[in-house]
Amino acid sequence: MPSTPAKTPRLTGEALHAGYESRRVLDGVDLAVAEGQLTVLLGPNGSGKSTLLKTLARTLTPSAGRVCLDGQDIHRRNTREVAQRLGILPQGPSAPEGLTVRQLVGMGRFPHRRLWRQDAERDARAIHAAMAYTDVAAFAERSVDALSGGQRQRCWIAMVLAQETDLILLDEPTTFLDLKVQVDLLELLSRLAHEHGRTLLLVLHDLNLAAAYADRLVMMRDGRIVTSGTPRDVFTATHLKGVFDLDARVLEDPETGSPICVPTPRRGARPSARPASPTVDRRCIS
Ligand SMILES: Nc1ncnc2c1ncn2[C@@H]1O[C@H](COP(=O)(O)OP(=O)(O)OP(=O)(O)O)[C@@H](O)[C@H]1O
Repeated sequence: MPSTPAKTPRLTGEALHAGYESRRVLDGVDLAVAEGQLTVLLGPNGSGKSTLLKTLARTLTPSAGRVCLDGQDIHRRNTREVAQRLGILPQGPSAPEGLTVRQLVGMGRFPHRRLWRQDAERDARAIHAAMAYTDVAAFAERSVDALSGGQRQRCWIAMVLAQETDLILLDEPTTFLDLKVQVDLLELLSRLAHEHGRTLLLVLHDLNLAAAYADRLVMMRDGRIVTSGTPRDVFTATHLKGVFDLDARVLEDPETGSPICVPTPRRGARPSARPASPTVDRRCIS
């Protein structure tokens, strides 16, 4: 993958209100996406995570407030220029029938192409690197619609990586992936942030994976940000109850120190014959 970007991007949302026709979703969101870090947006279904991502990526225009990229209103900036800085993978993307993996990944190069100037060599290098990084090169010539859900998801991520943007926004990128592949993907995204200086903002539903890999967590509910900060700051039983209405204990991973959420089953939902507790040194931290 290419080295650290020369200039670190700065993406902020200021007092954002946004929604769909008569439906108001975002209700005064302020967010500065931490540069060169991996931030994960968490919240219950329908809390406005995708709406926030789309608004930050200027797919959706806010009804009030503004999104700034490097201090300038993103809606006043040239579309191609924004696409060279910011890549977004929406939820459940779909590819035209028969499109091969290589062609899909190549679509990530569109913002860098011009009618009168094309750098075929740089495009080929970026496509090759993105496919190698996401481990999809083996099926480069296969049709995207003939792949498994997990393989397809990796191809979409390769497309975003081929765009070579400093800012990467991914909406539920781990959907369809088995646990091992989810972990591999989060390690890859974490390396992009920490070794290559990219700024990543992801929506995830797995609380424990989010707490293990994120530098920062942002929790949303009802179109507002309830809390944000490091996983240890944000991942508390009080926030899990307040944001997700989830009864859970928060323990500490004895090796990494990351917080772990353990839902508390309600009476009657517990298995009747419980196995003996494993002798793991887990300390309750909240
Ligand atoms: N295109 C749309 N038109 C109208 N309403 C929409 C549209 N997209 C989303 N909504 C509504 O906006 C609200 C927020 O949706 P959004 O997709 O942002 O939530 P989310 O937190 O990403 O949810 P999930 O975790 O289920 O993906 C929901 O009530 C949803 O029904």
